[in-house]
Amino acid sequence: MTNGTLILMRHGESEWNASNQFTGWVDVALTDKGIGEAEHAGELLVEHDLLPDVLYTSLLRRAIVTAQIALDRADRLWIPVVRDWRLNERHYGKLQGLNKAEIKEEFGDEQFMLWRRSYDTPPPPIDPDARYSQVGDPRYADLEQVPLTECLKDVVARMIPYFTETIAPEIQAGRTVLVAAHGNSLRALVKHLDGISDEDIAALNIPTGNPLRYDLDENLKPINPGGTYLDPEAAAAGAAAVAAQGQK
Ligand SMILES: O=C(O)[C@@H](CO)OP(=O)(O)O
Repeated sequence: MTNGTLILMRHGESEWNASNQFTGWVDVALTDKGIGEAEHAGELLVEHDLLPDVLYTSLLRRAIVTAQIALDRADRLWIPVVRDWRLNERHYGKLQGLNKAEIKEEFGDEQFMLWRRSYDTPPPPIDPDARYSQVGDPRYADLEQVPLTECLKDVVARMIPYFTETIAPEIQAGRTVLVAAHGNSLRALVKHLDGISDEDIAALNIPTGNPLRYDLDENLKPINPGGTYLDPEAAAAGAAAVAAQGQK
């Protein structure tokens, strides 16, 4: 049987993307621009004849709503949906809610990049009682412990077993699988799929609201390494904009 197709989609622009705040597990809404990106993503799915058979999302509204809008455009609102915390954005610890440019100015470029893009340096943990902590949030009631911070390595540790055990069998069964998630949870998955080193993953940024198609062989190795953005021009500009966050 031929393998199906994997489509990765980062949510459209969120309110905190627009205001340049570290977001992580904070459940912020899409901006009007983000809604437009989600609509466009749905149109791209139709144009490329990539109609999803099943959707996986995080538990955060920016991914949930982006997928909902895109699937509505593609007339695929009826497909099965699975939501799981393992697809959530990386927990940004004490930085959640803080302004990226201000953190960069206060702590310097090197520390800022370590927290933002190093593989294994998490930001300081958030106080469990802090305003932007998720401790006590009912959607995570089944977790033994809600994270207080995460580095990309921690995201790989939760995301990749979930991909391998739950999502990959759907692809191997020939389905078109849409994963609607986040910049850093998708970086973890792309790192795994493309075999990117712990060092090189620092330079990889995922733009908002632009479906990224992966055709995988029977061993789940990409036939098109790096994937194929459905809107390549917007992807290049979008990735550069993410990389530049933190500038004033
Ligand atoms: O704030 C966040 O949660 C992420 C994604 O928006 O930011 P960054 O790209 O800086 O990791």
